[in-house]
This record gives sequence, structure tokens and C-alpha cells, in this order.
Amino acid sequence: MTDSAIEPMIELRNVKKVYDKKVVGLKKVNLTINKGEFVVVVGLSGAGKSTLLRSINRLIDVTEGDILIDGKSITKARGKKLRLLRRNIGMIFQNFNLVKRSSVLRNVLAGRVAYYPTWKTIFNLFTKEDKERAYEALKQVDLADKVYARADELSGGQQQRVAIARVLMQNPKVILADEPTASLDPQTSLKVMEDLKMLNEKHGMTVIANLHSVELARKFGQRVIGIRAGEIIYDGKMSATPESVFTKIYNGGEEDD
Ligand SMILES: Nc1ncnc2c1ncn2[C@@H]1O[C@H](COP(=O)(O)OP(=O)(O)OP(=O)(O)O)[C@@H](O)[C@H]1O
Repeated sequence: MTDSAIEPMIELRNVKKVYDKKVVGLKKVNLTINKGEFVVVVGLSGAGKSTLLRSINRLIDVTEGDILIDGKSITKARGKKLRLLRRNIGMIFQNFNLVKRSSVLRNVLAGRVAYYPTWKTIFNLFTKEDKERAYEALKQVDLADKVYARADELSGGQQQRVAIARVLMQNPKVILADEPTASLDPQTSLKVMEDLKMLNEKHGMTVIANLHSVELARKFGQRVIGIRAGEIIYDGKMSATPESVFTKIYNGGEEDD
């Protein structure tokens, strides 16, 4: 992206999250993520990485502050407005979140539910065009041959790539990936990250990924955000980030777990 094309996609303004009136998840976070960025978030367990991602699509409500998605406040949105904003945000979870007893095709089509009235999705009335799109999405993650398989017949890495095809069907502006490779082996993790990179580069989606692996963070992130105890303690271009930053984020005086 050229500098002239820099536009904010996600803006957090003084965002604070306190759980049960006592546990601090995020402390007055101010952050802007621009359109088309691939951002990795790193930090110890309990630092607040999931809280950050879950606040952005309002899986959890923040205690204070405001979050804007492409200029619109998700914090204040209700009803239809909230549904439309959420349609612009895709999620990838550590545990894939597939309907395990359903077919791969059905799972990928689920990416379109926000575009249909509920009764149509209950009766599985997806258009022929969407079924073709689902097949195309599966092709892009190299799983076209699994279209009629049951989701739970697939390996963990394949299931995560079905989740990526589902996000492709949803066609959001933003993807939030919460530890997408935590339950996968190193080689499969690499493939999943390559697919996320494809969504970013080929489809222009803005990606924020929480990662435990510094190696994967280094390889795929253009920008790195370090979080400790609910605060952003580092934010910079990956290419300009020395190893010492990671050492500090992971060994900076916080107890692990
Ligand atoms: N639902 C909840 N209720 C109460 N406290 C919570 C809840 N979710 C998270 N917390 C607390 O908020 C803080 C931040 O947790 P969060 O899950 O965001 O961290 P994380 O960096 O994503 O960690 P991990 O890598 O282990 O998922 C922690 O102290 C955690 O115990």
C-alpha cells in the first residue's frame, strides 16, 4: 500500500475492559489499524490479547471508550446496525468453531448466513451461486475434494482451512484470528498462516492475529503489537523490530500463566 492510501479500518479510543468490576482486561487502549494491514499481537498468557480481539467485534462489551470499524462505532451500534457491522468482521478461532457433524460445504455456506433472512438458512435455502462460491472458496484453500466430507472427518489443519474458506464466503473487511494455530503442528500452522496471508494480499482483508509463536509472528506480521497486563507496550513495523523486543514482551517481569 502506498502512503496516500492509508486509511483507518479499526480505531480504539480509550478502550478499557474490566471483568466483574475487578479484573482488568484492557487499560485505556488507543490503537489504529489501517486498511490492508497484517498485524500480529503478541504477549504472555493473560496479557489481554483475546480481550482486545473480542472487544473489536463486540463478543464482549467494553467498559469504557469507543471502537470504530471503518468509521462506524460498533460500541454504540444496536440491532440491524450491529449485525451489518459484524458482517464486516470475520473470526478465526483456535478451536475452528465448525459444526462438526455437518458437511464441509454446509460449514462454508455458513459464512453467508448474515446475508440471508434466518428462515432461508434454517431450511438450507442457499442459492446455486453461493454453493458455487463455496466450492471456489474451498479450492482456494486446497480442499475442493473435501466438499461433501463431514467436518469432523478432517484433520485439525484442514478444519482450520475450512474455517478460512467460511471467512472467504463471508467476505468481511476485517479478520480477527485468535490463536489460529495454537492447536496445530508447525507445518500445518504454516499452511494456515499462508491462507490468512492469501486473504490479506489477494482479497485485501485487514488481518489481526494473536500468535504465541514468535517465529510465525516474524514471518507473517507486517506490524507487531506487544501487550502486557492490558497495555500496549510495543507497536512497530516488523522489519524494524529487534529480537530484544520479543524477549522483553515475553520475559519482561510478568509471570507466565
Ligand atoms: N470472561 C472473563 N471473566 C473474567 N476475567 C477474564 C475473562 N476473560 C479474560 N479475563 C481476564 O482478563 C485478563 C486478560 O485475558 P485474555 O484472555 O484477554 O488474555 P490473553 O492474552 O488472550 O491470554 P491467552 O493467551 O491465555 O488467551 C486475564 O487476567 C484474564 O484472566
